[in-house]
Amino acid sequence: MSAIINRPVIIGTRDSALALWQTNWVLGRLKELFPEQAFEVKAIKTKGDKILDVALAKIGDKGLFTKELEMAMLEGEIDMAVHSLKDMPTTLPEGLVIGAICEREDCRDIFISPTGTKIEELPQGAKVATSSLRRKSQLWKWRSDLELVDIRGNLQTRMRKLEEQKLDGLILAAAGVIRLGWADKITQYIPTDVILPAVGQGSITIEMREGDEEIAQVVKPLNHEESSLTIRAERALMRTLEGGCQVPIGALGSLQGQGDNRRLVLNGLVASLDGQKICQGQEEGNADEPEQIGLRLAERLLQLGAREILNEVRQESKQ
Ligand SMILES: NCc1[nH]cc(CCC(=O)O)c1CC(=O)O
Repeated sequence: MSAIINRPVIIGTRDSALALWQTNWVLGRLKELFPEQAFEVKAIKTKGDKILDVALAKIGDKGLFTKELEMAMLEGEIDMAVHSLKDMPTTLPEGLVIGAICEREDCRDIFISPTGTKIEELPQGAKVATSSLRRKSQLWKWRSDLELVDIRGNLQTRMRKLEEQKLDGLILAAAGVIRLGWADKITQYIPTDVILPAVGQGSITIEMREGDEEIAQVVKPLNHEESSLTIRAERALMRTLEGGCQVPIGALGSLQGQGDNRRLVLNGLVASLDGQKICQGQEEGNADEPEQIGLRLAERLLQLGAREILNEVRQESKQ
């Protein structure tokens, strides 16, 4: 394919090492697909990159890692933005759409221990770092004796704090660790039936202006069908459940079978903010209607106890 846009296409990104890695990966694929097309990368700092000392759950601001990039896109400063899909709110600003959901990397959470000790072998009261309520609640269910400590910052900062603060371990997403070339530091891949990953975990996504047909043509070939179908179901679940407030949600879709009979199986979970209650379920349906499956699972979880959890979260956030 030859050049299709008569000017450089500007790709926006955060400036963290992981974001830059992901953007370079996207750039590499685009250059392969469109060797004649000029591309430029523009790095922009987001609020989430500037506030480093507060747990994300406390800031409670959706779009912490995306807002500045979205403004730049709406103002025409950049043509697309590369994000970790996990950090993207389920509702996008007016005028922006997801142009592609790229092939998912390993979606699991992982455990890194400086001594190589697995979670089940840790001594009572061991200190494990994660700020994610989703991870905390599921870890508590498994090992209620652990001391879970908050940790923030980009991946490099967290790895440094692991040593400096003499922690027994750290939970992270496999995808980021693998992308930064630290797979050999991983002590344990946590099975998804022990810790259900975050919605969209491990997938890179490209956001763009709605109706920008030129950019849509450039971006579309990066869409990965299986990742896209499963993550659309996960995001529909999340969109229905959160309804304007942040709750710990885990979800993972998978495809089964082939052709017209392909099924999409979606697992999901909602946890209370204190991690004491977890409400879990599964729903499946035809893979062609991922949003309906997400919606149905949300309704089922609400019946199974998620409604109580959400009401408590709303009460707490009012205080
Ligand atoms: N919330 C931060 C964040 N956003 C995306 C990743 C890793 C890559 C991914 O999961 O797609 C991470 C780090 C982590 O949770 O360990």
